[in-house]
Amino acid sequence: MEKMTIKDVDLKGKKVIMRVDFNVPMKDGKITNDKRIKAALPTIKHALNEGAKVILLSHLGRPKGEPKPEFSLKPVSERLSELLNQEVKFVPEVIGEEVKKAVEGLKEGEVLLLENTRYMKGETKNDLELAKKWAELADIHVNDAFGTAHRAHASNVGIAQFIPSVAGFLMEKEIKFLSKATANPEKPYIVILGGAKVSDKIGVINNLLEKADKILIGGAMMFTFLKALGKEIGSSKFEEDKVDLARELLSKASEKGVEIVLPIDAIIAQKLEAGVEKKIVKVEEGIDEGWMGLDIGPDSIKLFKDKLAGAKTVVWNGPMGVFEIEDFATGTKEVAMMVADITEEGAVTIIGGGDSAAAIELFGLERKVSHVSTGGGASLEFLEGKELPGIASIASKKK
Ligand SMILES: Nc1ncnc2c1ncn2[C@@H]1O[C@H](COP(=O)(O)OP(=O)(O)O)[C@@H](O)[C@H]1O
Ligand SMILES: O=C(OP(=O)(O)O)[C@H](O)COP(=O)(O)O
Repeated sequence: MEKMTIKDVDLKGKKVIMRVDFNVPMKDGKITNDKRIKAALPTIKHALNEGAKVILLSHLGRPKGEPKPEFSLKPVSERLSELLNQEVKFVPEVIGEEVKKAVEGLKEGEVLLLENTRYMKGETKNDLELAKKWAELADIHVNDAFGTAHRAHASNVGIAQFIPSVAGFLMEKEIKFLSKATANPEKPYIVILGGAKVSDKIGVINNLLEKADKILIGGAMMFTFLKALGKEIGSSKFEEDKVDLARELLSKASEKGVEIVLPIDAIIAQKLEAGVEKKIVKVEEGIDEGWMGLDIGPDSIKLFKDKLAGAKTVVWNGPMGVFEIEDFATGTKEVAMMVADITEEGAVTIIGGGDSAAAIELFGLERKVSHVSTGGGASLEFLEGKELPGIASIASKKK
């Protein structure tokens, strides 16, 4: 059903509470990639130009229901202010008297960012008391947080029970593109998975087995699978409670004739640091205790290249290694180049996830793929064919 968008509502003089996904990568208090902030600009600018009073809500990281300074949105307010070329008021509170006062003081065309929504325990529990308090600050809710659409939280889903929720331009664009891609993906359809959010993303494979022809696995995700195959993985990151699931997925894949391709070698080190000693090790030989896999190795890169040949639809989610450190960035860079090449050969290619999007930008290949989604988990669940709670809560257009 077609969703209502910000274009369908009158914003003049209205208080608009807008959920954005400003969950940007940070290092030592500095934003290392501002793509997600830039992606929300068209919606914010539109609301400001129409004379709305804009109150922005976002989470950053996973502070688990309490204020933690390293997850403050203050640096984001500063970057947003530069990008908008106007003042962005910032209140270091998520709700309460200070917030109310700041909202009352807002004039048309002004913008206010509240502190990290996840400083409140109620946010991730979709607590309706909290959602109501946010709703009471405004006349309308704009949901532009596609990256958070797979979460049913108070600031994107609960709030829609109290005031109308409409889609922002980014949300609209993501839904349009991903719907087109999922409706009828041209085959061979190949999914490349990596990254660190293993428990979040491993379940997705189950549904993808119904759709994809091959699934290539790198990143930290590979080690849960290698463990399931009885390999020695040393101190590599893996998830103990997902090993059985990984084993089941491997056998289900072979029943269905879907190829799950795992790396055959890895780059290992004893510390997650630049400049440390690193080695290439064959997965078959195992990784010694005290060493961890931080990237896929050169033979795996060749293998992935062979497996990708001829693909017509490619979805890539999650880096192949710790690409933030150059010593472990080769696998991610090579896969990014493969995806760019295959796009040139006519495949539809979709990259999803905050870090994967940052990686493709880092390598200057952003314009060489079909679509870079701002959502990782969100785009994957969308491609699985699930209805995302953060989309379901947006009002539908009346016929
Ligand atoms: N082998 C690995 N061990 C530990 N972390 C890894 C490994 N491979 C990739 N990562 C990390 O995964 C992170 C991204 O994971 P994730 O959040 O799942 O991806 P995305 O944001 O693209 O959805 C990156 O910060 C990267 O350093
Ligand atoms: O970065 C995000 O997801 P992603 O890493 O899957 O792209 C979203 O902001 C959601 O964050 P969450 O996975 O902590 O709920």
